[in-house]
Amino acid sequence: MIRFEHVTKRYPDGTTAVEDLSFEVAEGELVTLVGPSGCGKTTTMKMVNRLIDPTSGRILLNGEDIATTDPVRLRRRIGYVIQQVGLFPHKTVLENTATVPQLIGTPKAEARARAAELLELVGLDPAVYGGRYPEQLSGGQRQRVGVARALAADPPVLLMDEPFGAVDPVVRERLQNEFLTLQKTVRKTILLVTHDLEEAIRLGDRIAVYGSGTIEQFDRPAAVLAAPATPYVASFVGADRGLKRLAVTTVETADLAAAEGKAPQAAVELGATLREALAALLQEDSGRIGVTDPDSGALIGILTPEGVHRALRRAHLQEA
Ligand SMILES: Nc1ncnc2c1ncn2[C@@H]1O[C@H](COP(=O)(O)OP(=O)(O)OP(=O)(O)O)[C@@H](O)[C@H]1O
Repeated sequence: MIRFEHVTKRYPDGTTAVEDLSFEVAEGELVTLVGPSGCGKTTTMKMVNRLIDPTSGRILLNGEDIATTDPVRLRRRIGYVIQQVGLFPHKTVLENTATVPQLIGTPKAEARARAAELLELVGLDPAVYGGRYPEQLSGGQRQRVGVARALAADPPVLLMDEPFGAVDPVVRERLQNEFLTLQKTVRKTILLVTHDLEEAIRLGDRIAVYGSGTIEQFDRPAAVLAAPATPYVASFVGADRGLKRLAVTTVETADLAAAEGKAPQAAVELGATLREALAALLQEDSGRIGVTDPDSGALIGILTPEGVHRALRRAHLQEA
């Protein structure tokens, strides 16, 4: 869906923001870009909707080189959500949400009906909030309007730059949860920038860990946590609670797939920590291990990296 091929961006003052980036985001996938300030995340994202053009390399959207696509047409297919939200202060919540459909010629009544639907979808009752102005909303509510507005034109792709950065940690976690639920329904292809590893792990189907201008590792969250590709990633990940969570989260029945076909060689007991389970998984070329009943030793189910991912998400929700 989105493909970066050897993309480099040098700013006129000589700063190399990103160097030789190559990666791909599949349709319906949510990829988080995570790394410290100044590592090139925002530059990466802004090249997708041509707010910034690369110095060299190509970016393809659905196989089409975006350098040859008219930026205005391109941006209609790409929703953009930024930290400061950027709502129009003199427009109501409903008008803000209906902005893009109206711009592209959707009749007003239809655009407003769609906007009301989207507000509902992000958890804001249009009858209560539709007529308010942005300053009459909390930070979290504004953020949701920003998401609703980005979805209004039903773009296949969403770019989100620190979308939950401006709200306090409690609201932030709630928004993240709502957003994951929403994504299950809308299944957009999403690039989401964050400097917060927790957020990256929690939201991403895969995460791209940035060093300085390059991606050090691009993989599923559980894989990055279990096997950091470079010392830099190890220190970035290690500085976080994520790894520690592996040691305190246990494998539960809900994390398992049905035990069909040939039983895997390696197994752990139900109730083992994720760290133990990952250690076993890494020994298994098949990428699956058995989980057994601690009393009878009977095989209960199969654990895959996706199961570990689910367990991590669950652990995070329980901590919240
Ligand atoms: N217009 C510009 N001119 C020159 N250098 C720039 C410009 N915009 C960004 N940079 C530099 O490019 C590098 C990458 O910036 P970018 O904004 O992509 O980083 P980031 O990872 O998104 O950081 P943050 O998390 O702080 O937003 C930084 O060193 C930054 O100073």
